[in-house]
Amino acid sequence: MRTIFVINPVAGNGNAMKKWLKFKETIEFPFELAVSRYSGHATELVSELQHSPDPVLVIGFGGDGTLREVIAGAAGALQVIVGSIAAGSGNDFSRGFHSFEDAEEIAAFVKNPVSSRKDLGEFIDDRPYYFVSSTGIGFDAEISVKVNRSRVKQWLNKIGMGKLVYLVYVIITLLRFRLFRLTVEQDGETVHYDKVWFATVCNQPYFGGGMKISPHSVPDDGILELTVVNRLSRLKLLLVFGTVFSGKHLRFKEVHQLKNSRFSLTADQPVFRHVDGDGAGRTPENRSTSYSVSARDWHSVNKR
Ligand SMILES: Nc1ncnc2c1ncn2[C@@H]1O[C@H](COP(=O)(O)OP(=O)(O)OP(=O)(O)O)[C@@H](O)[C@H]1O
Repeated sequence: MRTIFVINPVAGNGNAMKKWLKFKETIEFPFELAVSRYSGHATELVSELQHSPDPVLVIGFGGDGTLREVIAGAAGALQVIVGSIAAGSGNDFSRGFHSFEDAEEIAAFVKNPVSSRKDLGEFIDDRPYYFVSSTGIGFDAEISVKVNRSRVKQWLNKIGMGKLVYLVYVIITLLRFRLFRLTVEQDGETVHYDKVWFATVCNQPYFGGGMKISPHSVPDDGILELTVVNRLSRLKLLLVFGTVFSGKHLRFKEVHQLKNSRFSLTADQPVFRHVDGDGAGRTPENRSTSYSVSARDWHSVNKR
């Protein structure tokens, strides 16, 4: 079985490359290497394997964005199995799917590969977007977009205080966020939510670097879970966030969860959106977007 590592050198605030240089010294089997040079490049690189006659193991060496790009390129190809080495910042992929611990484990897998199919989430706005773990609109997306754009982030990372920038943007966004109205349509039924903080569509339980936002999500059941949080005071929102790590937030009456293979969401204003924690533009105003399970599934290394 061919084994290809796809490295995102900027993942983990630039630490993925350093991790790779150490990791490669421990590899004792033949492998190929592909380096992502720009956003979207990993999808292009992996798409070239769509017609490969031989089975291939592609290992995304990065974080959630890297794995989304790798999987978007691999989806639909039965002979391409996706694995990962967690080298990002949040690494929610490795909480919901299998992630290799070391080169020895990869060598054992290649001798006896066992894989299983998984769902891929998708929606179309100005172009198709994919998500492996989750996509969402609102408060959390606005924080991720602003943190990623922040110029002080890189500087703070250098002095080991990168997390501080998150805290600053959580406070700024908490004070300035404009609550929105959300309309959800599923199976011909329409529900309206007012004063919404955020809405997240999940394929697996974890988002935001270890928060168990959607405890009942299973990534191979053909179903997505939508979580909507609305009508909370700022203080209570922080309290709810505090309980998300344990999954106990579902007990709050302001947290709603729906299950379906397709949801149409309409926001009454442009709201920041993310896919697997990376900024993905803003929602169109008063126009619905349909979030669903893609017809193209993908094959994951099995958890042992
Ligand atoms: N060479 C590159 N230069 C700039 N950006 C890149 C490059 N290669 C890939 N990217 C982009 O980097 C983004 C961030 O990567 P990734 O999400 O894997 O790391 P992370 O944000 O540190 O981890 P996590 O999402 O787990 O917190 C990806 O969405 C991808 O589009």
